[in-house]
Amino acid sequence: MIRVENVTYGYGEESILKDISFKEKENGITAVWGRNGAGKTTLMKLLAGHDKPNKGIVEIMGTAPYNRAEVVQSVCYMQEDHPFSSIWNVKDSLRFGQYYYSNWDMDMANRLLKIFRLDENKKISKLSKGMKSALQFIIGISSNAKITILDEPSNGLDANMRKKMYKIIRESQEQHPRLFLVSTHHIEEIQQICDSILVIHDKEVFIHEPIDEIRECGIWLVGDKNTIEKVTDGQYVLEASELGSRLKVMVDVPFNEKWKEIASLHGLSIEKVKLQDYLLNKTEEAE
Ligand SMILES: Nc1ncnc2c1ncn2[C@@H]1O[C@H](COP(=O)(O)OP(=O)(O)OP(=O)(O)O)[C@@H](O)[C@H]1O
Repeated sequence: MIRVENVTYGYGEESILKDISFKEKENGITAVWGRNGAGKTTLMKLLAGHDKPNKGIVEIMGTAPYNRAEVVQSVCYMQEDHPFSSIWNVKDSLRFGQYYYSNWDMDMANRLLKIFRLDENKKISKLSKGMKSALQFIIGISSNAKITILDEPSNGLDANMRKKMYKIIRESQEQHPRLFLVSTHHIEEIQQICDSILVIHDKEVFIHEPIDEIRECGIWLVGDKNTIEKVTDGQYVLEASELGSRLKVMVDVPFNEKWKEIASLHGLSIEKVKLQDYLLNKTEEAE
């Protein structure tokens, strides 16, 4: 569905993405994660055909999307702070969605307006940040586009609304199987509904894996300093803090039976690292 091969892109001299390659072959939900300014939006714009790579190939269902209206029809890209017309109200934006996307579902759009408590007669320019995010999200879901790209859809939404949003993405993906790419800083929350994760770091695709694999990565060990140093010898320690004679370390190994046994044998406490903390440390380590 998506092919990105040796793509380099920069707004000026300096490249933001350098020689990146990845494929998305199947329907599902992929979380796109990266530190601020890593290049998530830049990548999404290339996929949506808004920009053209300086080098390399971007293909959506076998065709380069840049300036190709027929390809862009299969891609709904809801960018952060989408530029709606200043004279439109909420209903106008839904009418536009209906006109633009051939698989548009107006019943779904109306149902979602109620869930997110959006007044269809309200001017978009008068919506709060969270309400505008909700509207963009509603358009993304109702488009039923084969590739639906949501850039920071939860921007400005409270925890309750974010929870609703994740549930709706999963249900929509199951009812209308397609590929969702969702960029987010709330990786801990969204990982529960994702099939895979794509991490952009240091201008590259740093991680692109099924979420189940990455979810198991990283353990916290706490206990006697000398014992911890012995059992973690030769392993990647991502973070360490001393608590008197005790040590707390984050180790880049899977939270599996082997490590649970090692911990129990040496009287150490063991815990799974949160995905967000693991990724923060991994991208720090690679800096
Ligand atoms: N139109 C532009 N002109 C020049 N530089 C830009 C432009 N848009 C983005 N950049 C730069 O490109 C880099 C990547 O930005 P991008 O918005 O893709 O990152 P991001 O991962 O989406 O960040 P965030 O999580 O903060 O939204 C940043 O250094 C940013 O300043």
